[in-house]
Amino acid sequence: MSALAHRRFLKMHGAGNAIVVLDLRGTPLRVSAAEARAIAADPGSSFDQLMVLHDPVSAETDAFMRIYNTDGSESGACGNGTRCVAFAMLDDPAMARPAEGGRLLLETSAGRVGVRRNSERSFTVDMGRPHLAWDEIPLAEPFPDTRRIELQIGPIDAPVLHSPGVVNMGNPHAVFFVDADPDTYDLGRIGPLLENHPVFPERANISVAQVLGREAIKLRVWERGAGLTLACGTAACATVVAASRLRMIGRQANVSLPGGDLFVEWRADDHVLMTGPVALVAEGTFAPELFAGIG
Ligand SMILES: N[C@@H](CCC[C@H](N)C(=O)O)C(=O)O
Repeated sequence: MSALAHRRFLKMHGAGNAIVVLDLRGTPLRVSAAEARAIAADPGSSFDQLMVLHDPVSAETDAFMRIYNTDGSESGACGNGTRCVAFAMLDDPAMARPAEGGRLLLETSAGRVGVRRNSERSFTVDMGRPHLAWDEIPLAEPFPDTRRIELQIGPIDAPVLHSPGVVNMGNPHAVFFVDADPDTYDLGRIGPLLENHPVFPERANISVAQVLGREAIKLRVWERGAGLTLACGTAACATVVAASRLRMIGRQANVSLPGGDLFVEWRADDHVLMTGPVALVAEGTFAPELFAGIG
């Protein structure tokens, strides 16, 4: 039987991004890709991202997070999930509460992220610095200018989407800026083709963005390993960085996603700050049958 059987989890969302938080601090347990897929497949615990808390790796941090997509793959960053984790660590009565004053320092395979609470259900995450060099995205071949790379989909003389900006926010993003409403693009069909394009050796999150004004962007996202989601925090950050690099906006914007709004600021010190809401949906425990057949 899986050691995850009967473990308690929280079902949450951040601006509509479905998040499950699982606390494995104080245990040596680690979620396998097969276990993550099994948890995602059950309607009671389905998620876009599974955020798993582990004991801190670095002395001054509050916890280490592993982030799983629905296909069992792992990501170095998840903006919406990080806000949910902060809420859980600060407010959930069954979780150890390491922080005073509503601030946390969390760590992932991609680095550290700081979180501060603004109000009961609003948090700001310091997502760190964007990485912009072609080999940091990473891309499969050198592109000296990552503000727009040569990539298109659709007929060669009339591409549906072309020339995305690429940004790594702890995970790889390609942002296609369009004039039309992002809702008019068949992202469910185009997304997986671009996610798995050979130019992205680690795949990529694919965004379609419409700049509505100097501080307003409409965004839809096909997430690597998870598909269409109602919101993606790192995509919102990557979009503000990519739009700012192209002088389409200043250094901050409200990003409207199907599930809600996120406010993103690319500070002068190069850190990207993302502010948004969290919601607690339910709590549950994993039924042992969920993991049947997983060795
Ligand atoms: N929804 C997340 C991003 C999750 C990770 C992504 N699918 C990846 O594999 O990089 C967010 O809110 O940032």
